[in-house]
Amino acid sequence: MATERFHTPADVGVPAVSAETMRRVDRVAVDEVGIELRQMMENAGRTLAAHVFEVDSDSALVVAGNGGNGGGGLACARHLANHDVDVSLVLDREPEELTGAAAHQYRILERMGITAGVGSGAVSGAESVSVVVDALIGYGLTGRVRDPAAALIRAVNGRGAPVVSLDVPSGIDATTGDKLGVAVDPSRTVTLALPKTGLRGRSEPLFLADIGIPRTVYRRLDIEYVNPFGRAWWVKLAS
Ligand SMILES: NC(=O)C1=CN([C@@H]2O[C@H](COP(=O)(O)OP(=O)(O)OC[C@H]3O[C@@H](n4cnc5c(N)ncnc54)[C@H](O)[C@@H]3O)[C@@H](O)[C@H]2O)[C@H](O)CC1
Ligand SMILES: [K+]
Repeated sequence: MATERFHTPADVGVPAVSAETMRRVDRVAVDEVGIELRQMMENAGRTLAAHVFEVDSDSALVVAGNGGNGGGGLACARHLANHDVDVSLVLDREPEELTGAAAHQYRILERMGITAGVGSGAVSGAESVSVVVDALIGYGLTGRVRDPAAALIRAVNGRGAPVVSLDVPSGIDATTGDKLGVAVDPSRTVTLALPKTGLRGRSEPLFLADIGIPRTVYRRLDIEYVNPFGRAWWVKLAS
């Protein structure tokens, strides 16, 4: 099967990958090349913050889950706060239940004096939200969206504020593009490293963020890759 490609404004073709292939890319980057997950996450969070600035920079609500997607959102929350954005935070679980990279990122925010609300009521009740960051679920979605994430997604859509989704709109299967029950309806999506096949044909603008993965990673996996970014840190993509 021919590789599906997205295109940059300069007409560079970028291969689209499934969640499974993206996971392999991450694994090679970490295990064979020695790039730590937190390094990639820092780049993701910073670029995501830059996109929030482009949409509106007064006040942001970051909605985060407990995986790599949530970790990137929490890193973004830190960058936003450092740049004087009024940030509020909502998690899909109690902070004590966070694990791994998401727990690490959250602990830093706590020390900065930023603490999270939990659940859909905290999304609906948050005051002055000019933009929402959707970092609930990325390519790690497994099956139909369950509560509390499902209720959080409905509450995010119900706010009517512009939404910037990280990697994949939460609730959309990264590989197939299927809506697994309920999904965030973003005003833009910022996907990481390579576009996911499930993002093809979506109506919101799609951006690809450079999270620092060198081309040797793609070469090791026989993924045909030409630098799509030029000298920039992100690029718009068309499918
Ligand atoms: N190279 C890269 O692209 C990098 C991507 N990163 C980000 O990491 C995520 C993938 O991380 P992972 O931990 O594998 O999974 P997610 O965060 O996407 O999902 C886990 C999260 O979602 C909840 N969840 C999963 N399925 C369901 C469901 N059916 N119902 C309800 N909730 C669900 C689960 O409980 C967790 O909270 C990728 O998308 C990128 O954003 C890395 O940060 C850097 C490298
Ligand atoms: K997301």
